[in-house]
Amino acid sequence: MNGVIARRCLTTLVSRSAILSKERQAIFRNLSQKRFCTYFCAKNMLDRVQYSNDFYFRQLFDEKSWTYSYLLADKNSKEAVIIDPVLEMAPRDAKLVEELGLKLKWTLNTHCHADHITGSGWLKKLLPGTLSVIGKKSGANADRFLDENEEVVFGRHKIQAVETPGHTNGCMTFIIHEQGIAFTGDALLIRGCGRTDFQEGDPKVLYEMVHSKILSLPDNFTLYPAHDYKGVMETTVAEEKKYNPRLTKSVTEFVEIMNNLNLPYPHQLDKALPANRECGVYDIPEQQQ
Ligand SMILES: N[C@@H](CCC(=O)N[C@@H](CSS)C(=O)NCC(=O)O)C(=O)O
Repeated sequence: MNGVIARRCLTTLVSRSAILSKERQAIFRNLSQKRFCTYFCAKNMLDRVQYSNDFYFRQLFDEKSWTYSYLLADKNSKEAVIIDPVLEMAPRDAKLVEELGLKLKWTLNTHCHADHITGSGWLKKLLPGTLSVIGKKSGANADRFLDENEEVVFGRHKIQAVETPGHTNGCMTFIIHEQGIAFTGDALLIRGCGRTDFQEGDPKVLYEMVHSKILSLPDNFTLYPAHDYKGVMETTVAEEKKYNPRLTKSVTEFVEIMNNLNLPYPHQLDKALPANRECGVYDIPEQQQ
């Protein structure tokens, strides 16, 4: 779509319609013509929103639980956040934060994980001043609890937290509209989704939430999950809308699929849940070191 025409259409849409949230309207109004096009004019499956020059992004991996953590930072203020840190990786993550000259402000947990212990507690000890964050509905302990649409700020960047329950009641997806990215936790996995057979799981709720709050983002948004078991690192809204083998089905078919996954329970379940209700522990227990 031609950028000028696209902007004209959007101005009409924004002024006439209540369908865009106030935050999204403000973002659209403030985008330059070039960034407006990369944000809005996705032509095909290969288009992505580009990061702004002052945004730092790093994906990290824990091979024991197949978890992705994400280090994000404002390059000017040096304020940083880590999304879904893993306990055993806390020393690695703290070292990286220090090596890069960053100041860790928040550790954000998309939910109370059942398959690994969060690194929030240990990172707070390693990098004093760091605060842990989790959704209010998780029922877990933390320094800060997030409600629907609440923002977490680092430097000039803002993360919007939206509730995406269904895998657990407290699951949240973290969106950075300006950078065109969303961290989906276990709600949406690449060509998959979080299981719904324990921890308040509900396939109908998950289906509704993923469709209304994640797959309704612009097609050129990149999606970063908390796990991948096949070595794929990221996806996009466009890809998942076309190729997700579960979420492209009807809700009835989706519920049938989810109720018949028959997955074994995560092997760290019994120690992860109690520890994560306290937002992590402050060290690795000696016998595991
Ligand atoms: N084998 C792993 C656990 C694998 C698993 O159950 N993953 C969860 C997310 S962590 S609770 C999931 O939702 N999987 C969905 C799927 O379709 O695989 C372990 O033992 O830790």
